[in-house]
Amino acid sequence: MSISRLGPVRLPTAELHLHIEGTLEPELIFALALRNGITLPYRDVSALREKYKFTDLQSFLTLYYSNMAVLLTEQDFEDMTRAYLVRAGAAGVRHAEIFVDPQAHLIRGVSLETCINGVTRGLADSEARYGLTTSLIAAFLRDRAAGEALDVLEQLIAMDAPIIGIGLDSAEVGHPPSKFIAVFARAHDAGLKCVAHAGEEGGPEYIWEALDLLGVARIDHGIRAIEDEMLVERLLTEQIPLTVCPLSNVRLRTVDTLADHPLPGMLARGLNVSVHSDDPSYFGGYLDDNMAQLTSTFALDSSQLAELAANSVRSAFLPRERSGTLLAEIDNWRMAQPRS
Ligand SMILES: Nc1ncnc2[nH]cnc12
Ligand SMILES: [Zn+2]
Repeated sequence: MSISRLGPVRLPTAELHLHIEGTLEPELIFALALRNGITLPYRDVSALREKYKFTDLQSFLTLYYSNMAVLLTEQDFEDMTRAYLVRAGAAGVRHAEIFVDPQAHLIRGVSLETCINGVTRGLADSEARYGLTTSLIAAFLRDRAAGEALDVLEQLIAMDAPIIGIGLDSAEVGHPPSKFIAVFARAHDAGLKCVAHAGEEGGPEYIWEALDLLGVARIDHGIRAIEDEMLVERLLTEQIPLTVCPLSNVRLRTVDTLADHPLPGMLARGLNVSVHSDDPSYFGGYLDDNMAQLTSTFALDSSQLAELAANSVRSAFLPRERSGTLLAEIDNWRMAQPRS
């Protein structure tokens, strides 16, 4: 069943795991390349789309970083951000905590100001224009030196960048959270929220480290937690949020098919899981598409969908009043659904 058929109103949700650079649609990549006089190594949009067949995380990251070449000016970052917000509003997203990868731009010669100011301009009037509140999280590339991440963090703090927190992403295996202890300690000191990708391709030990050594409030992905019963008990007891991205996991081959995805089992065990889209332009769907495909694959009912949405809101870095409003919207949505 398509989620839109569950009722006239879209399920209100919080998007907590979304890389803004992963929302660059092929059409926008070509439009920005034209505007910036860049020749892409693809004949047209469909030739680029042909490349969206990934074998693992690294095969995706290579294309993801290479497509960022079209982002050169503040206007480019603003346009990318606004294009996402339009789509997110249509998907029922009512709040989004958005990752940006500053190092991926710095190493191409694009300044921190260009990247942060451009995205911030796009987010500025998001509630009035697109119906969702937003905040920004700077993610550090774990396959680069920790000293570089610390240096970029200091620059972000010095420029008073409008970020609420930091994250850790990029190639996971071989780059454990322990490499970034000093970076996260500095972020905690500066009053920033901390999250990290862990247990996407890396094993449960990466999740333990992210919790114990980095003090993160949420784990991004975390699906490999189910391989370690002691870890599952910890996640259950502390209700640590896991921001799960089912379509991403299928496209990056961390699960074979959506039907094999552990999410329904994790939800049934009482883990604090919620559903997100990661890099929607690369993985075949935005948040509503993830929910719709889960619904049809697992015959999720409206209570389960509402629980996933409520988990997303409770796991967001939101003031109590705003999360209360969104939880009430989810409850209204649930009550408006036909009984299954
Ligand atoms: N799924 C993912 N895992 C790690 N780093 C990423 N950067 C963008 N998407 C990512
Ligand atoms: Zn991610």
